Formats: sequence, C-alpha cells, structure tokens
Amino acid sequence: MTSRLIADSVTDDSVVAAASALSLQASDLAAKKCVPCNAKDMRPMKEESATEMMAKVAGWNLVNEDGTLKLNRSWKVKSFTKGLELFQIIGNVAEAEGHHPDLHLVGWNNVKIEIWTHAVGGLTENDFILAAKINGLNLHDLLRKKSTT
Ligand SMILES: C[C@H](O)[C@H](O)[C@H]1CNC2=NC(N)=NC(=O)C2=N1
Repeated sequence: MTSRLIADSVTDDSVVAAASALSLQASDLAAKKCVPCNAKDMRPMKEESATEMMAKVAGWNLVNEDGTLKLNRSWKVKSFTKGLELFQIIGNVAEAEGHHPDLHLVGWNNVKIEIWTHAVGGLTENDFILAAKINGLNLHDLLRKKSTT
C-alpha cells in the first residue's frame, strides 16, 4: 500500500495563511451535521476540492492511499488508557454523527485517526465535518506535550 501525503494544514504556508482567514469557516463546518452515506448521488471529492478544504481542518493531513483520498491525524497520548479514553470521546462524536473514523492505537501511546467515506471510497464533506468536530474537542489532558505530529 503506498500512501502519498498531498497536503497538511501545518507546514503548507498557503494552507496556513488560508487557515487564519478561514478559521471562522472551520467552526461553521463543525456546526454542520453529517448526512447518511447511502445517497445514490454521493461521489468522492476531487483532490483539488479536498486540498481547498484542508484550510478548515487545522492539524489534519490529506493523503492518497492507492487512489483513495483520506484525512489522517496522529497524536502521542499520555498512556494506553488515555488512548482508549480518546477513542471513546471521538467514538461518541462519530456515533452522534453516524459517520465513523478508523481508530489506531499502536506502540501503546501512538494514536492515529483516519477518516474517509467508505461508501464512496473517498472523501465527502462528512469527513471534513467529523474532522472539524474532533478539532473542537478538548483532548488536552489525554495528550503528551508536543504530541501533534
Ligand atoms: C447509513 C450510514 O450513513 C452508513 O452506514 C455510514 C456509517 N458510518 C460511516 N462512516 C464512514 N466513515 N463511511 C461510511 O461510508 C459510513 N457509512
């Protein structure tokens, strides 16, 4: 499986600059509700549109995994149990939205969250809504300092 980083909202200057201008839009995104993924007309987002959306989800990466666009973000947590707590907090948001991330906890304290719309095999606005909602969570007590990678 080859995974190619396309853009991340931390190091890409143009995205960071846009992010400050769009930070208001980020909260707009977090206020939206995910829609059921079984709509027949649902199509995966093009890479260009996804890249434009990255400014609204600070800290997330856009990757292309063998043709499937995905969002991901990693953190180091303070302990294995804090990692499980983080999964539960994010899981509650996912259940409320009816839209779910892939949760990885490896090497006891390395958390990686991947989000994409499985029903269409790529990214939809649902994925960005979920990422924006996750960004709105207070995970401070669970994360090791300097834990966003
Ligand atoms: C009907 C309902 O929207 C689907 O079962 C949902 C559940 N959660 C989901 N989550 C994600 N990430 N992708 C999906 O396609 C998906 N489908």
